[in-house]
Amino acid sequence: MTVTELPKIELHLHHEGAAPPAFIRQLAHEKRVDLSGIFKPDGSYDFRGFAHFLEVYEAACEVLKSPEDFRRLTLAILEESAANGVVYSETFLSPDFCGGGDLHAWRDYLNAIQDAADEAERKLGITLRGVVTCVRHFGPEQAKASARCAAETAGDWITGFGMGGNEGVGRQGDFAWAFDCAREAGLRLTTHAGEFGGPDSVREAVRELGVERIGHGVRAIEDPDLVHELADRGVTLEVCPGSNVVLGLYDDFASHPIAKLRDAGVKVSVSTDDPPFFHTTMRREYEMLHKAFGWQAEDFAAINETALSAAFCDEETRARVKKRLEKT
Ligand SMILES: O=c1[nH]cnc2c1ncn2[C@@H]1O[C@H](CO)[C@@H](O)[C@H]1O
Repeated sequence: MTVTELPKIELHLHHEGAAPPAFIRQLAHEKRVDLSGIFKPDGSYDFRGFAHFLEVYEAACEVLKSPEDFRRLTLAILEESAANGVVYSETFLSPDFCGGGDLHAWRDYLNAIQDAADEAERKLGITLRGVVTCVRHFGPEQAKASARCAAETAGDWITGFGMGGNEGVGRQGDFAWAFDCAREAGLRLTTHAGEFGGPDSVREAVRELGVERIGHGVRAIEDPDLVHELADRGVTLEVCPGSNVVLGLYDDFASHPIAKLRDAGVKVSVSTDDPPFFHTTMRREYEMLHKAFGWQAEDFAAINETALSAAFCDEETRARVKKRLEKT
């Protein structure tokens, strides 16, 4: 079996960022919204650099306006993930894009998303769990509204809380209220750090927000003491190499620090982030890592084990997914 065929666990996937461009174009057509500016002539998303990527992302979200849109989106995402061998996935869901932070609306969106997830689990054997995510550049007040939505719907499906968005805006600690609120509701925590922010952003995330996972975190490699701290604390990094290469953090897979982090004892997992934006899939990530570092099936099996241990699902679900990993 080639490494690309292995069953996979994905922990870092932005729900809207996983929307196939054809799906967004179709919604734009149905709703008579002109989104032609965000697509290249070949139909893919068109952006230059991180700030512009965030703008295009939010423009695409303009046509995702109802629970039904999110039901269809969820099915489209899970079909694609399942086709790539993913057996368990966590996606970042933002109340900001699902009702604007209103709890009543959020519940409607969530019901539709969960309906689609149940259907995909029955038909495709893929399990989805949701991590409610606030958007850093929308500011701490909006983040509080997201955290309240998360806390009200925390349970065996919404299992985590996190933060994405522009790391250049504010400090991690500015969002402490939202993270405390989520923690008190029993949610597990992750945040984006060490992607565009340097090692200090990772330190802040771990120490000030008390997260157990970090989205990206790869720039920790610039500080050996921090690498030790992450290994000692057992923090799991949700690493998205293909995304980092497209956004210009590293020239290519071979120069990406994932292998060095792993060799230093840091727990690493592999994800796609916003796959259609970054022209990637889980299969491609595995293939590129295999080519760059010679990783074999046993290396990917270990990575999937790490990812499953760090997954925010309950133990019954973890045991069920473990069987799917072992089947092959
Ligand atoms: O690669 C990324 N780095 C940082 N933030 C991101 C990335 N992809 C998406 N988002 C951010 O996450 C929010 C909700 O999921 C999106 O609004 C976007 O701002």
